[in-house]
Amino acid sequence: MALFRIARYEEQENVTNTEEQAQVLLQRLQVQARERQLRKQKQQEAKAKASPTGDKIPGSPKPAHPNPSSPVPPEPKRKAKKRKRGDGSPHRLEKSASETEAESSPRGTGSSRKPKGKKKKKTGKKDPEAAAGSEKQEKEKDPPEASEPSGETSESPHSALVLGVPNKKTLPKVQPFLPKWLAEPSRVQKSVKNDLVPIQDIPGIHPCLQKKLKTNGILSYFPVQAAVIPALLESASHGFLVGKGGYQPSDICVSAPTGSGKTLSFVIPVIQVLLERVVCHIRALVVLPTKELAQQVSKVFNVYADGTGLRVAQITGQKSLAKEQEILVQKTDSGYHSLADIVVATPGRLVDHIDQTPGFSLRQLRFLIIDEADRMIDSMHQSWLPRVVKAVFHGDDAPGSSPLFRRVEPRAITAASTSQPQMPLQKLLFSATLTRNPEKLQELGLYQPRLFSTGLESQESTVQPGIEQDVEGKYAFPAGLSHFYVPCSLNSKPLVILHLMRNLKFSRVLCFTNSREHSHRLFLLVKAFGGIPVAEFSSRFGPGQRKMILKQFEQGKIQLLISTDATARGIDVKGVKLVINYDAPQYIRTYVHRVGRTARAGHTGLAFTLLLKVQEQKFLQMLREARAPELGKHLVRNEHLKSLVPQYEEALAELQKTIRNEWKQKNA
Ligand SMILES: Nc1ncnc2c1ncn2[C@@H]1O[C@H](COP(=O)(O)OP(=O)(O)OP(=O)(O)O)[C@@H](O)[C@H]1O
Repeated sequence: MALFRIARYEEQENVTNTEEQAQVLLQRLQVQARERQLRKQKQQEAKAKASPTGDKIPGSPKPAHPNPSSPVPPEPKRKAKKRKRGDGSPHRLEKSASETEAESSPRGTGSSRKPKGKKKKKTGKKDPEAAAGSEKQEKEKDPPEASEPSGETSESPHSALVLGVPNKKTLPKVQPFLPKWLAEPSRVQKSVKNDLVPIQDIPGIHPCLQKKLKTNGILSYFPVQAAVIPALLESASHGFLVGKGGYQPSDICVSAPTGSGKTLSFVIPVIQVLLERVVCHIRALVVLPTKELAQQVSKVFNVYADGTGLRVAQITGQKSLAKEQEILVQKTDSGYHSLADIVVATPGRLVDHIDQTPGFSLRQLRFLIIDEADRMIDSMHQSWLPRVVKAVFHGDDAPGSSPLFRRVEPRAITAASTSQPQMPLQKLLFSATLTRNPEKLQELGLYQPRLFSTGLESQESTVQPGIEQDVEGKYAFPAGLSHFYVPCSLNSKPLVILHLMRNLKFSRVLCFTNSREHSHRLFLLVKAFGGIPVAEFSSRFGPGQRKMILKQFEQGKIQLLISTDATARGIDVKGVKLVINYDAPQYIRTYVHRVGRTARAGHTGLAFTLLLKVQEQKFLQMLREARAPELGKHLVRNEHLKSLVPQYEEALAELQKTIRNEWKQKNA
């Protein structure tokens, strides 16, 4: 950014050149012109006579460096110096373009050029913004290219007086591009209903796992499972060691809609690969953003690991650190022994155990699974990933591990690096809204990644990384989702919720607000209104209470669950037929995850978003840009709400009382 600014200031300064500077520059140009003329005269005497100015013969090629005595270094060197600054990123490319634009401007460069050794005089007239460019920056600037033998510099000196005129010359824009693996993903079929693959059609799955799948009502694989399971099994076909030909297996990224079965697409192959293990070590680590999600995923692992001898541990902070340590590590006379093969964790607690649990070793970790990966990238400021990678490659050796199987971070492949058996660390990323921003993904240090994506038609070709662009891109929505917006006023919003609940009579409705205060008030209001089994879910409650609320919702004891975005991601509650956005979400990613709590696993579902007049345009635009399926408009007539008003007003009075009491209690 700083470099970009310098270029801008440079241009600003160009515009504010003083007469004195112009004079100095003019003299310089004249000297150069004369020198050029002399040289050319010597070389082409006949032609020099024909050209009275001696500056330029029309059509003659540009000399590589017109003035050997010029203080400006030869062109190739200067260019090399500039290239050094570039970092190769698409951003950088864009900045370079603007810099180049400023620098290659014949007039601009001419005006910004200062005679070497002379300091630019400060004048009272100096543009304040130009003044912001520090003197140091000015000194560090590459010498401008006034001496470059372009047509302009070789014109008569008078033309050089048109200094500071903004450069109109347009340069070809540098097109940012996506890396091939992001631009050309392995396509995953979209339809969870039509593109099913029978369980027996995917070879290599242990009969006991197949039996379990059937017992749990899974007779066919969903498309994402049919694509990812074989790829993972293939990458681990040599057991825990490196893949075919000694190559480290590719990391795998999966972008598929909400409710499309991403969880089983890693649970099944991971259990399949670990089935053969002899000694218990942590071989698979799943990291998720919330306790609830970690609970859900470890439940699925437990179902399929049951009876296999594999042990699953959940470390989310729901229990005390000491209690969690008991299920992770055992101390014996021969040292510490792992009690878990698969660990499901939230990032904070994981780091606690890396730091504080004696014997907690990730030296034998084979799979690192990052679920809700885009959200986990957002939480990278916690630096949990570098800690995990460090614990894998540089941690203390686990007891019983063979020194033969050294772990080395991925690097250039050489004969030496492939000659030793090695255990790779394979990263697996999953999300319904996986970012396509290469810079964000870079933070994960992926090794030759491979992307599986349901995506939209021609999605990848339109996504362009850049500084300001929304590369979060377009996401696939579940096919069974029908979504509508409901225009309403601020005052009628609660009435609309009550109307929808009364009319649609769904047994499990999830309603999202943008803050826990909103959730709490709406909950109190609906409760005071009566007739609807309602509960709220937010960080107001501890993990134990939240677990209980979700359980009751799943059991159908709660008809309306009013929640913050704490339940927006990953939560899989069967039978949620309706999602209501009481507060419109600000970001498309949030919308995708919220409405994705319904229409899961090939089922149908409804979503309503309540919109105030002022929100409509922006929201509709956001969905259009995301190429979401067509959003319907659902009108709720005033006469439908009128009948609710008397009861509603009583509920409002009740709400006021409750809030006053709560406030008193809080301040007592
Ligand atoms: N092959 C299958 N057949 C039938 N049901 C399945 C199959 N695979 C998964 N399911 C069910 O589909 C539901 C959604 O699965 P899952 O939670 O893994 O979705 P997801 O893609 O991870 O969604 P999200 O992005 O919201 O986290 C679960 O209830 C799961 O049991």
